[in-house]
This record gives sequence, C-alpha cells and structure tokens, in this order.
Amino acid sequence: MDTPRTPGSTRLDGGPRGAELLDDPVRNRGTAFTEDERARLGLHGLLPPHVEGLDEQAARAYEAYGLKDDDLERHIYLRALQDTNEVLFYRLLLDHIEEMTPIVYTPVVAKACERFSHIYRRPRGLFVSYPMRDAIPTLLANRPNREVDVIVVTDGERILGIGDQGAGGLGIPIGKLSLYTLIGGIRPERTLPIVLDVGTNNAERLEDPEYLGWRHERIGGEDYFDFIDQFVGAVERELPGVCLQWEDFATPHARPILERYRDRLLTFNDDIQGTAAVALGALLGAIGVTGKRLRDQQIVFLGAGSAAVGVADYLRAALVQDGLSEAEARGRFWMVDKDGLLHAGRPDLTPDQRVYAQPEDRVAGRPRTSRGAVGLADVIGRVEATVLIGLSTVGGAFAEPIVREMARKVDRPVIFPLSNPTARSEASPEDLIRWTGGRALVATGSPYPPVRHEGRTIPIAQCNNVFIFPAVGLGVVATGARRVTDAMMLAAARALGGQSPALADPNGSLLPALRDIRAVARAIAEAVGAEAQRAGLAPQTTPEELRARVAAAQWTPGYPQA
Ligand SMILES: NC(=O)c1ccc[n+]([C@@H]2O[C@H](COP(=O)([O-])OP(=O)(O)OC[C@H]3O[C@@H](n4cnc5c(N)ncnc54)[C@H](O)[C@@H]3O)[C@@H](O)[C@H]2O)c1
Ligand SMILES: O=C(O)C[C@H](O)C(=O)O
Ligand SMILES: [Mg+2]
Repeated sequence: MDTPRTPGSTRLDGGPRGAELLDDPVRNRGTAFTEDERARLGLHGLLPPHVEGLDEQAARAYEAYGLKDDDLERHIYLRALQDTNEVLFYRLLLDHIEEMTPIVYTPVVAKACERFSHIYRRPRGLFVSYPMRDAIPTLLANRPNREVDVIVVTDGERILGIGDQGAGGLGIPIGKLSLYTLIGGIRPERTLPIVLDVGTNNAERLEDPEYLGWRHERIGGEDYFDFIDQFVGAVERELPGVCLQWEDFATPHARPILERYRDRLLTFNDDIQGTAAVALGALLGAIGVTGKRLRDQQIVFLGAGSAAVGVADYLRAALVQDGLSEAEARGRFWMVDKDGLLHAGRPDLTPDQRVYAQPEDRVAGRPRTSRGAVGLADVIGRVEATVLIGLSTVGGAFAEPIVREMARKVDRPVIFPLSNPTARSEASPEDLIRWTGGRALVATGSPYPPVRHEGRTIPIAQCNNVFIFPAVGLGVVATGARRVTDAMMLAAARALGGQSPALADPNGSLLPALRDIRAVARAIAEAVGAEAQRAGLAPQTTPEELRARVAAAQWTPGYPQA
C-alpha cells in the first residue's frame, strides 16, 4: 500500500455532535472514536464500549464484505459503508484495491445503474431534474458540502455500453468520484456527483413502478441545450473554479457540450479526452514492445462515436508529433461504424468524423455487405492493420477470422477491445491470445485476469480512463489550473505511457497495475500541472515545489488526532 501522506477526515470540533455526528459519513469514525472524543462529542452510550483502531475496523468490514455472495450485494455493502464512514470505506478500498475497484466501478457499477431505483438506500450527490430547471441555483446551494473541487455530471443517456439509464446513471458519477478520492486523493467531502435528469427513453425504466427518476421521455433539441446552459451558469456562479467532468453523455451531445464550455471553465469530457489519453498511453507501451515507430502504424477502429473519434484525434496528434504530415496521419485511420467504413461518399458523417473519411478512390471496388457497407472484415482483409481498437459497444465483434487475418500479416498485433462493461467487450483476451498464438498485445476497457498461454502468464492491462481522470483532477487541484487543455491530456498520456511496465519487460502489462496507481497518478498529475504552468494556465512553481504540492494534495484516509 502507498505511504500515507495527508491522513485525516474532516475536523470534529465545531461540527455535529451525538447521533447527528454518527450520521455524517464525512466525520463519523464509528467504533474508532476515542474515550476522550466520546465524552467531548456526546457519544457515550451510542457506541459499543470497545474502542477500535482503523486497522481493526477495516479487518471487520472486510470480513462482513466476504459474507456477501454476489457482486451487486458487494457493491451495495460498499456503498452503504461509504454513506456511513468515508474514511473506513476508502481505507478498505485501498487495502483491497484490485479486488474492490471492479465492484465500485466498471463492470459492477453498470448493474448498479440498471438496478438504481431498486437498491436505492440513502441520498448522495445531486438530482438536477428538468422540472426544477428554474431552481438550479437553489439545488446547487442545497449541496451537502460547501467546498467542492470536482463535479462529475451525467445525463444518464449513454451509460458505459448499456445505453439510457435515466436517473440511475447517477451511479456512474458516484463511482468515478470514489476513484477520484481513492486514486487521485481528492478529499471525499470536496467531490459532488450530479445527474441531470432530463427524462429517459428507456421503456423498461419508464414502465417500472419503482423508477425513481422523472417519468418522462427525454428532453431534446434547444430545450436540452438551454437546460445545460442554465446548469453551467449556476455552477459558475455557485462554485467558480470547480473542475467539471462530463461523463457518459450520448455522442450527439458529448462533443457539442465540450466545445461550448471548454474555453470558458475548468472542464473536460472523460469519455472523449480521458479515454483518448489512456489509449495513447497504452499504445505507447505496446509500440515499445513491437520496436516499431508510432508513425509506422495502420490503425483500424470499430466504432466511430465520441469515444472512438476522441481516441483517433489524440493518436493522430501523436503520429504528427512523430513526423507524419497531417494528411499522411489521417490516411492511417480506418474507422468502421454500424454503417460500415467511414468514407467521403457518406452523407451522414459529422464534421469530426469526416476527418477520418477515406477518399472514395481508396474504397472503390471493395466488397460490400448486403447493406452496401464496407465492413470490418474487408478492411482487415485489405489493410495491413497493426492496431485494432474497439469502441463500438458490440460484445464479441472482433470475431476469430478477423483476428486471425490481422495476425497473419503482422508479428505483434495490437488489439484493444475497449467497450464496457465486460459483456460489451469486442473480444475476450483469452480468445485474442489463443487466436494469435500468444502474439497479440492486448488491453481491455473492463478488468480481466491474466491469460495463461504455453507456460507464460500474460497480464491484461485495463485500458480505462481511470488511469487519467483522477490524476488530472489531482494535477489541476494541486496547481490551481484554470483550464483542462488537450495539451495537458496529451502530457498525461505520455506520462502514463512512460510508466508502462512493458517498456522494461516485454512480457509486462501495457499499463501499470492498480496497486501502483496512486504513485502513477502523482507522476501524471505533475506532467499535467507542468503543462498547465507552461501554457500560463496555472501559477508558476519550481518542479520541486510542483512535486511537493501534488504529493501534499493527495489525501490518504486516516483519523487525525483531534
Ligand atoms: N475503456 C474506456 O476507458 C472507455 C471510455 C469511454 C467509452 N468506452 C466505451 O466505448 C463504447 C462507445 O462509447 P461512445 O460514447 O463512443 O458510444 P456511441 O454509441 O456513440 O458509439 C458507438 C459506435 O459504435 C458503432 N457501432 C454500433 N454497432 C456497431 C456494429 N454492429 N458494427 C460496427 N460499429 C457499430 C456506432 O455506429 C458508433 O459509431 C461504450 O461501450 C463505452 O463503454 C470505454
Ligand atoms: O466508466 C468506464 O469504465 C470507462 C468509460 O468512461 C466508459 O464510459 O465506458
Ligand atoms: Mg464513461
């Protein structure tokens, strides 16, 4: 485990006392309140007599956790602990980071969103619903904690690869912010999860008598964007300088929202920019193993939504930095969506997709599917693809013949099935390793165990934006940065790529292990902060001072002496 740096929960004196204190997850220490604190804070009689330390509490909590017999029950247990005693929750998570991250985050959080209304226990975060649109400042003023460093907001429309979950989407901001604290060390009481409840088009939710969201079809068009504008205006007034992360918005809204606000406040879209940075970081690790240059790559995508286009944009920037012209770099991308290859003859492409449209002459005469599209199998058949990335939401889409064909032409195919949760993964690592005779360099969006192949144990990197957003949050909070730029994200990607275990050991994982992620987050945060300073977006410091600030800002759970 990481060495504690800034231990502590919030100060006890001057806050609530007695039963009210035990009901406050930020200040509550439960059985760890000392005799002196019990006397001072009116707690005698409310707690069992034995006073425990945090170690003992964590051991007892782990025992209770072990009694749960399915993942959703484990998730519910951890969420209840979070709502009871946040220091203990984070200490337990830190002690068992590899075991518990998949329970509070991807993939189990997907189930928690689907079942949100059925497993709902206590309020957390804010519900900003469309019918309350004229009272958004009041809703924000009602937030549970005054000071906020990071907001994660969703409208629940594209939750992972499972689509529209309406108000149940709040599970995602809660999970993301838990990792902001666990990994980035953002203080738990300075985080705020928000769902913008603009309705849902999910018929199952609308028909569910227990659905807790606004029972209405989704608001769209101008009304939707006006609502977002009202929300952002209220955030700017109530919480100036807060870092606002957009999460799991459907593609038609994700990019326009980012473009509208990115130069106005400290904000970024995690699915576009966070995903792009982690994918570039993992690719840099993979390229290190293949011994080739980035500019030698031919890159095929399945999926051309906001996540895929975001990744392509950062890879393209990296290809240009590696010496290709802009036109040459564009020519390296082959993107296939549900209507086939993106090419210049398609009238349905958005401007950001059009960047990757292959010229008509490069697709002329190609076989088409029954619907007239150029499919993935044909692209892989014709192009010597070195990299295959899946952001399509289609589980199993990287079929055996496609993967075998790719592996026939390149020595070390780089294959990243990045869709979440696990059932949406374009392939399982085990299959990819088997179909390529152990040659594929694999990273997945959801966590997978290592694969055994011919006496080797091959670790599978989790190429998930969790390697980026908590670190970016730490970087901007520690340095007081005013914006999140693409250059800061590219700096994060390169810092992450530089930490790839595969660079030192070709059999190592492409990305660091979760047990090392807090230290990795500090290195990324320093790179992000340094780039913000270079661009004049954060106050200048020496590199030593920057390092010290990042380290000091990374909170570690503990009970300080009051
Ligand atoms: N690993 C990560 O960190 C990470 C980060 C962000 C998003 N994701 C995952 O990426 C996925 C996509 O996210 P998005 O926001 O871009 O969603 P989206 O729905 O906008 O994009 C999906 C894309 O896949 C295409 N597609 C759908 N069915 C297809 C098919 N049968 N064949 C070919 N293409 C098909 C669509 O045309 C679209 O271009 C989600 O599953 C999400 O969980 C992973
Ligand atoms: O939430 C995740 O696990 C990654 C990503 O943000 C996604 O939407 O899939
Ligand atoms: Mg997401």
